[in-house]
Amino acid sequence: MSKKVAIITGSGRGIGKAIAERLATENYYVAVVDIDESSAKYVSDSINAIKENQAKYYVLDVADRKSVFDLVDKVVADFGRLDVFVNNAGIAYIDSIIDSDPEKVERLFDVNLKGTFWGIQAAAKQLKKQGSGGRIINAASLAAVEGSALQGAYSASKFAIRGLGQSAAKELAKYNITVNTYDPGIVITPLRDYIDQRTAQIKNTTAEIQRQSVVNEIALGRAALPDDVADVVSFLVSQQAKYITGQSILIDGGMRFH
Ligand SMILES: NC(=O)C1=CN([C@@H]2O[C@H](COP(=O)(O)OP(=O)(O)OC[C@H]3O[C@@H](n4cnc5c(N)ncnc54)[C@H](O)[C@@H]3O)[C@@H](O)[C@H]2O)C=CC1
Ligand SMILES: CC(=O)C(C)=O
Repeated sequence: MSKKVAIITGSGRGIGKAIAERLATENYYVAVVDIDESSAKYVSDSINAIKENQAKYYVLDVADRKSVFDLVDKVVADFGRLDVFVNNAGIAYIDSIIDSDPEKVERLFDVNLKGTFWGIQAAAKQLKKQGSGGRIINAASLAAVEGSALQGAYSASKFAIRGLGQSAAKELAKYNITVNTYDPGIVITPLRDYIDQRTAQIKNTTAEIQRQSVVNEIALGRAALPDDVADVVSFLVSQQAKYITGQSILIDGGMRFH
């Protein structure tokens, strides 16, 4: 079997970690990318403990375009090629639109939207050069399907990622590069903990009550685990998904239906 190489941003913990570990079990060489060095190293080391030299970690801020382009060059130098780029890194900022702090809003767009833009751009240039197609997968959200109160900036960034993914799918199809988006609902990770804590603070309730109120909306009756999202990314990078592009797939246990 020929060598397959995947870059997963924000894979030091949460959903990205589950994706990196899953792709490693599917024989991908994985680039574990995170702004936090210790978590990226931890995930890379744990993958290498199972199969030597299958992972490497890279520390960078996806908001920095040059770092993202350098990342692709380094990964190609280290592993020889690129097949899959998962733009998973993202941050949340919870506040009313009236009270939103401009610096936090700018940072959120820099990471979520521009970071994804640079990731698509850098990956597409490399995949086009290789001439053998590829897969680009982006993290959007349930918040990319319906806006929620207190999530104005976050939701806007995620709607934009879906639009960006559709444009990229149209532009890159001629190179046999597919571009798809995953839209998780409520996934148990530190990011979701922050959302529930901060939302509860503003609403003057508890994080537990806030969490339960969103879980009550889930038809399947439970919040997602990061592996539930990794299952879908595993499908999107598989041969079985070769004819799917420009789509965004809700992984929300049945919260919104469309
Ligand atoms: N947890 C959830 O319920 C949902 C999450 N998502 C999206 O899924 C993605 C992953 O979310 P989680 O795993 O929950 O988040 P998380 O906060 O648990 O993990 C995100 C990882 O990305 C890294 N990161 C953050 N900013 C970065 C940057 N500028 N450059 C490089 N790495 C950076 C963090 O250090 C962290 O390791 C995000 O895009 C998020 O918006 C979407 C819908 C629901
Ligand atoms: C974090 C996030 O995107 C949701 C919908 O909770």
